Amino acid sequence: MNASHPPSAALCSLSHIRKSFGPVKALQDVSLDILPGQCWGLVGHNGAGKSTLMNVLAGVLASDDGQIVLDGQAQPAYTTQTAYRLGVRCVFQELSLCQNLNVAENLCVFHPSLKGWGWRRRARRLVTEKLDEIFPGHGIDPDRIVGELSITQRQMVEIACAFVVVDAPVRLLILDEPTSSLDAQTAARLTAYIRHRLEDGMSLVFISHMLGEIFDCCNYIAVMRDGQLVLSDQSANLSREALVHAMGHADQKQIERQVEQQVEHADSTAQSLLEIALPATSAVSTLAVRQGQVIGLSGLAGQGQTEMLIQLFERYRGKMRVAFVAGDRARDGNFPLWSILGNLSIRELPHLARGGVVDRAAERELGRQWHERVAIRTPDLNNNMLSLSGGNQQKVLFARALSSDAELILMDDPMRGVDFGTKVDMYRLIRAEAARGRSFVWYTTENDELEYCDATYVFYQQQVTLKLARHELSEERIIAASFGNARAAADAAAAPLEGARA
Ligand SMILES: Nc1ncnc2c1ncn2[C@@H]1O[C@H](COP(=O)(O)OP(=O)(O)OP(=O)(O)O)[C@@H](O)[C@H]1O
Repeated sequence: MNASHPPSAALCSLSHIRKSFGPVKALQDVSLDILPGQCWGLVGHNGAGKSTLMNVLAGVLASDDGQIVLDGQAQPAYTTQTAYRLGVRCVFQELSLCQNLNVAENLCVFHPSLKGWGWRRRARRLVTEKLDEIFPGHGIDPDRIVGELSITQRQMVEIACAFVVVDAPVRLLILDEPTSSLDAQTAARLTAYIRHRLEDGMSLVFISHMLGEIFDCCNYIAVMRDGQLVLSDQSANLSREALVHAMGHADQKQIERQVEQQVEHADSTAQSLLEIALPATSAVSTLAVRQGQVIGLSGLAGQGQTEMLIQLFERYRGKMRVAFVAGDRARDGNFPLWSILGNLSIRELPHLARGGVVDRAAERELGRQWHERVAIRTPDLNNNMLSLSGGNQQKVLFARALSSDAELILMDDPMRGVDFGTKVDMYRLIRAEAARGRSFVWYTTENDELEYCDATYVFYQQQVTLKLARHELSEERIIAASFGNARAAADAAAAPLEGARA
């Protein structure tokens, strides 16, 4: 299904692409034309086939059937090298940087022609210039080892590397969930940069679960569902409701929010679970969590929120039952060589053991329940973890924490890459578990998720600049406090969070 335009003008045409992984039909006869100056927003549920389609376009995966045409030329033997030479680049959902190399050296992995006398100096300059252009004030040292950077900084480096021109031009850039680890302000810088590059005639494909940013920077939108392209048109002709409907989700979000607003949240007289003193220089002296509360951590990424979660984990494990949903699933969350079930049940194995031997039937039952509850899209939980799409892997980590007996659940941006419909179910689950007395500390890069929290602490430079009760939340307050301006934040009025990205 293509939006109407003359095919001859297309920079790239994907025709009748099919791809299966064993019994899973990831792509079923997908066709799409991409013209210069077009930014295609690609949306769809977790496991719809978006990354697979883009991996075919980037030359990473060979399709089982179908054709790729670039500049009017069919590409029968299409590889990553062909894609690079013709100007097709990809920023992958699971970041592909080499952790043991520094930022400048990683640029050379991206661009092998960056070699010879003075390559290091050139690489440093090129990557810094591009970071400055896209993310002014990024603070990333090109000599820093990538493994030492936060996931947000790594995402910024990967994006910058893809935009750098060394020998081949960038004509079509695929961004697979490029903002999943970026805070709202940094994401807005990227979308502004993309709009600017579109004016120069660059083409892009932008995958995201945040419809706000899809409408913000894409002039065309395609919706995938179960391996098929079910809708494609100019963004101007589409509405949020049309996309949600085509994806197969009910637009429960608004309803859910209204319901949530009526919910009498955690009892303020509930028993205190923990209280941790904040640095003396912080505008707020303590971070407190009561039983049954959901506490939000907000602010620009990398301002100390993850460190706070780790501090809480270190301090309270052993004293109470604590679970941690890691923010960087590929590095800290997944056991990539294990099955999906093994990844889900690992934390519960001591409770599933009878006489020191794991009761496999009980383990399977646990898996069956959570397979359904968080809608993990796989025909078999015995499949390898990496056979899941990124969002589905995230659901497994979430299920691992929630299926445990933990009374305190620490979550480092747990909805990263999770589709719109599932998120709603997860919000409901969190609130239901809180109502049963479990407590959550939840760092989120999506401000509208703070609506589900009883109180929010806004971080700036490792300090807490502001604490807001739920009825005090407003985008303006959060932004002012995120930049350290506690006074402006206090002066701003409370207003419902509309979630421009979501
Ligand atoms: N290497 C693989 N082996 C087996 N199955 C795979 C593999 N890669 C993808 N799949 C399956 O193909 C389907 C499409 O996955 P894909 O990653 O393209 O989805 P997606 O739309 O990008 O999802 P998400 O929004 O979660 O990233 C899924 O059912 C997934 O489990």
